Amino acid sequence: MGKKQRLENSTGEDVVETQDNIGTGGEELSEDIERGEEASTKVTHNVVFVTSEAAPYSKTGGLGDVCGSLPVALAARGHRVMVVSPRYLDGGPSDKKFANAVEVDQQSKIYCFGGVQEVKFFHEYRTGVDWVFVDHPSYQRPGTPYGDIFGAFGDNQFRFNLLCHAACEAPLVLPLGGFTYGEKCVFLANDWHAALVPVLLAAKYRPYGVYKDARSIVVIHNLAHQGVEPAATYKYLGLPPEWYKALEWVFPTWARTHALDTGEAVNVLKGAIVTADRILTVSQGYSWEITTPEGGYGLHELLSSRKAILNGITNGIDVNEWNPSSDEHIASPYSVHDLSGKVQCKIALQKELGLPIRPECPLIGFIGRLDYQKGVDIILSAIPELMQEDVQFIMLGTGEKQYEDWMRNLESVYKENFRGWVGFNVPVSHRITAGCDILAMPSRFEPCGLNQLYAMRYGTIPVVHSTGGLRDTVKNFNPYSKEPRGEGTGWTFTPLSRENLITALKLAIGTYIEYKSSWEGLMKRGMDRESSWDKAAIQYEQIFEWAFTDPPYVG
Ligand SMILES: Nc1ncnc2c1ncn2[C@@H]1O[C@H](COP(=O)(O)OP(=O)(O)O[C@H]2O[C@H](CO)[C@@H](O)[C@H](O)[C@H]2O)[C@@H](O)[C@H]1O
Repeated sequence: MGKKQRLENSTGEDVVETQDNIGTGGEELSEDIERGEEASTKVTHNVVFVTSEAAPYSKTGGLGDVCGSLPVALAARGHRVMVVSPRYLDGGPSDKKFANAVEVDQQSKIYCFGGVQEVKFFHEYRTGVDWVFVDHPSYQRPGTPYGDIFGAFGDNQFRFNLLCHAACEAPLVLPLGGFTYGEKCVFLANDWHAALVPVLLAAKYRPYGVYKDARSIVVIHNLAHQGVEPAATYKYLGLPPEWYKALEWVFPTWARTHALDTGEAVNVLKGAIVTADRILTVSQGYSWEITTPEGGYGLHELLSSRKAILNGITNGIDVNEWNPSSDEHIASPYSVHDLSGKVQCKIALQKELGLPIRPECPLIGFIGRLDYQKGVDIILSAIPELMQEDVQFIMLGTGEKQYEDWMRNLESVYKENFRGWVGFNVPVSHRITAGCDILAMPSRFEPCGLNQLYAMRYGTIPVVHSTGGLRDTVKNFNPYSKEPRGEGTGWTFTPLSRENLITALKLAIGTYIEYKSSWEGLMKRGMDRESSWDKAAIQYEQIFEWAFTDPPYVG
């Protein structure tokens, strides 16, 4: 591709042309895609991600992965992309991740929580993206972005409120690469931590003529967390009093705690669902589930009423970071053309974890947050029966203390075939993904799920509860298809129960042992599956187009 040049077209839209094609006329994006041309987007946008985590700077789960890799994919397609997240410093080695971000000579004063807060901005331009870090003392403390050994931080509403205010200022005030992003941008507000952004645009900026040409999209990665606080918190959020209704939230009678509890609260994510120009979830399946009473966490009626602007786009993955042929964390590289390295990865993993080195023994893995969403309780209750089989099982995760204790306990009971690694360790997660034969994901709900995508790319067969993004991405194995080695990329089961999980895992184990050729077919189909961000990035562009076609939300 030739050198890029930034121009403005007659309607004021930002346009990127390449030296190779300046003056050749504007072919439609769709035609470019059909011709398979690389990154030849013509109409581009200023895109501002607002997120509580972005890998590699901060990551506690899938949100960090997505906000670390989708911006890069959009930037590669010609958009100007900024990611705004906190500059978390805990005094440990992870502070080094922010070492290349330099302070921008531009402070902002933010009026909220009864006072004025000064925030600084740090900036690193990397992989085509402006990574902007909001600096404030409340982001400098030991623990994860959200809490420490004593639980969630008590001032999270304040910390993320600050992030949203700062993120709204960033495009207006930061001269990144010499130029501000300006008012015509599209904000992607990810999960409840960033959900005040659409509300601020509607309530604080647009009434004064600012951000009239901007659009906001709330991206829901997990509806279970909504940022709900007592109603009295509202006056601290830095919003005009007349906008209370947008965030108003009343708990149903059964959820109230005492006779005098009126159930009145504020719900930040609800505010975003009311005020955003578009709503996105991370798979199509999940975008439907959240409109049902079972999946809507109390917001299904509101979401149903906003169906016209609600879409789902299945996450992609960072195919460079998760590539078995070049992964620096694993013992031996392998690919769909030469699978021989995978067994070396398995042996190395068994060695690392002190399991008997038995390459022929089916090795099952689980990676994830240890909480109710992930169905950890179902796995742990299935372990005693599974341990009757000749299998090995590895779990990596942190989360609820009861599950961590349970994992440690099982390890002491099943010394020969169970390992529970309590901790958050990205290199180990790569080695488990590469070394296992099977990945178990009995999630109760799963907006998209990334581990099953990583597993398939590494020839590790997912066994999943058929829900949300898991149902959308894993195709159930069919040994009787016309194809000689069957069809499908894993096993899906429903409804979620201990028995169904065990049955599906036993089917997988049986196939692994008895039908080597079918197993290889499963591995290869998974490894060949397209999972890069390319397709999703094009779908995001479509959503941007729709957002700009409609007038902005003005209340
Ligand atoms: N102990 C540990 N050590 C190392 N790495 C660990 C780990 N525990 C988890 N991880 C990593 O964290 C990520 C988890 O991603 P998921 O998408 O599976 O779930 P999560 O619920 O966090 O994300 C939410 O957002 C994402 C992104 O949209 C949705 O896919 C998902 O359904 C939704 O619940 C993976 O990269 C995984 O390897």
